[in-house]
Amino acid sequence: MQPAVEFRNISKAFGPVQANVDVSFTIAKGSIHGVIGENGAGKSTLMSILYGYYRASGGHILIDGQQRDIRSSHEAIALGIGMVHQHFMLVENFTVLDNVMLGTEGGFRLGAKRAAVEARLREICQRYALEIDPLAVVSDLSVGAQQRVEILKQIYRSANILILDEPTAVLTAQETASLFEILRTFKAQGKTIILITHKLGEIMEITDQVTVMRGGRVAGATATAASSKEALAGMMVGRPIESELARAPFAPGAPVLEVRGLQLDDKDKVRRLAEIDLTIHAGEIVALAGVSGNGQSELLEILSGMRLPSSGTVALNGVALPFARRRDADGLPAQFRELGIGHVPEDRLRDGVIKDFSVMQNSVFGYQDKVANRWGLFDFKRIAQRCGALIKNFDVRPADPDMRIGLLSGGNQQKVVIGREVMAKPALLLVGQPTRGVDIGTIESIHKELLKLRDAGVAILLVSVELEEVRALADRIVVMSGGRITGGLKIEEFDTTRIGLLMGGMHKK
Ligand SMILES: Nc1ncnc2c1ncn2[C@@H]1O[C@H](COP(=O)(O)OP(=O)(O)OP(=O)(O)O)[C@@H](O)[C@H]1O
Repeated sequence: MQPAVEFRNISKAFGPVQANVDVSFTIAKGSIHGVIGENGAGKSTLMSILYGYYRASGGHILIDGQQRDIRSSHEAIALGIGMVHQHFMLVENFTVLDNVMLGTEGGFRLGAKRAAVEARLREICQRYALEIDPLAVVSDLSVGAQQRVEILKQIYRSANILILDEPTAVLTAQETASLFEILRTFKAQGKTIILITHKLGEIMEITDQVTVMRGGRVAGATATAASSKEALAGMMVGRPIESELARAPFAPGAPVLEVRGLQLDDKDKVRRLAEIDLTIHAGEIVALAGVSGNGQSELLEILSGMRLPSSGTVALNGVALPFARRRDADGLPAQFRELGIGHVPEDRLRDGVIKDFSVMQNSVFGYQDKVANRWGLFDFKRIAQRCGALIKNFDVRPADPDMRIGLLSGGNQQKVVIGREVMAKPALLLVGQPTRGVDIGTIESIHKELLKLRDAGVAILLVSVELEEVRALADRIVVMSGGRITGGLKIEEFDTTRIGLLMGGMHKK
């Protein structure tokens, strides 16, 4: 049978960076094909070429056996190629129906046409078990449902080849399971899926074939059934990965963070956080587990000074944080940083970096006064040294301090943010989803850095939806559901079923 996609000697350079070098492989029709590789290996670039965002500098692409010059995403769509991005491309205050019609239909408010499209959407939703109401407003939908809207859009546009770029990074385990069901149905119809993911468990579970990329090139390829997680990890990183990190014994010090009776009501008077009591000691990592959207983000926002609580107190090393009598949070994040609270935000693109600034500028973002000389001016030599050390310790690629950070691959941007916060030696470090979108080699080094900080006496609050990550790092697990803490357990008591029940809000009264 003709392959669905054939890459022949694709190369792509961005200035001096060779993002793709002579990439050749084929994707069988009716298969699920995994593409894996370290951060910056060139996966997204290759997919962007297939989807018509970028022009290759060399080589060509065959779709269904025919050489095609894909010059825009319109041309890709016309060839039956669909893409589900990491950041959804939906208009939030529109309905699902309007979102689907937008860009595909001329007058998308025409009554008769709308009814026909709606009927077709209902039919697709049923066939693929998408569980989406075409008339729902997108902003009311969960992240998982919004992703299914993106898939619905592609199916409606008759995509035969669906590209998914790290689709499960933002999903819960349950949402991932239903996404995989949808993908299996898609495949059963003879359609083709290209799946980019850092999660090797997912590769083993759902793909038929895997291509491994490293340094812009194809580093290996295998039938999934003939491989293993360990073998794939080795091919990806070029060295064995430690499956379990050694941890020093738990030796907590004095309380660093003391949260008492914290409440948060949003502007619509909806209670987002209720009666939060939490203590974290020096040298302790506490993981906040739970399905996202249950108050974890709000708690991190308050503790990092981005948002004011409605009531309650927070003390750092015995001193109350200056929330009282404030009308807004202006300037608070900077003040909290001064006091020794580091923060790796969950949404690094929104809150963690300034995309148009260089890696060097971003490496001191928020810590400008630490790199000033005695006249209060920037000490550029110090900034350069610090940035050089960050790039080296956290293996940021390419190792170019002057590159605009927005041009780094997602995982490499994350390394800069984590490196910046770790190197500031905080008393308390707040970390939201530290390894989202990060490759396994880098996960290992980020985990090592966090454990090193813990051993040096830093108190760490980790928010993570990855239970494996929680297990690898936490001394204690606190579960949140519906804005409340529903329970806590020591790491020795780690038990996914119990955590699952607590996540669902089940707890002993
Ligand atoms: N528009 C651009 N300008 C300059 N360099 C770029 C651009 N887009 C990507 N790059 C570089 O090309 C290389 C490949 O990046 P790409 O995003 O394809 O990697 P990736 O494998 O998808 O990584 P990740 O897993 O982190 O998403 C990286 O070194 C990146 O910095």
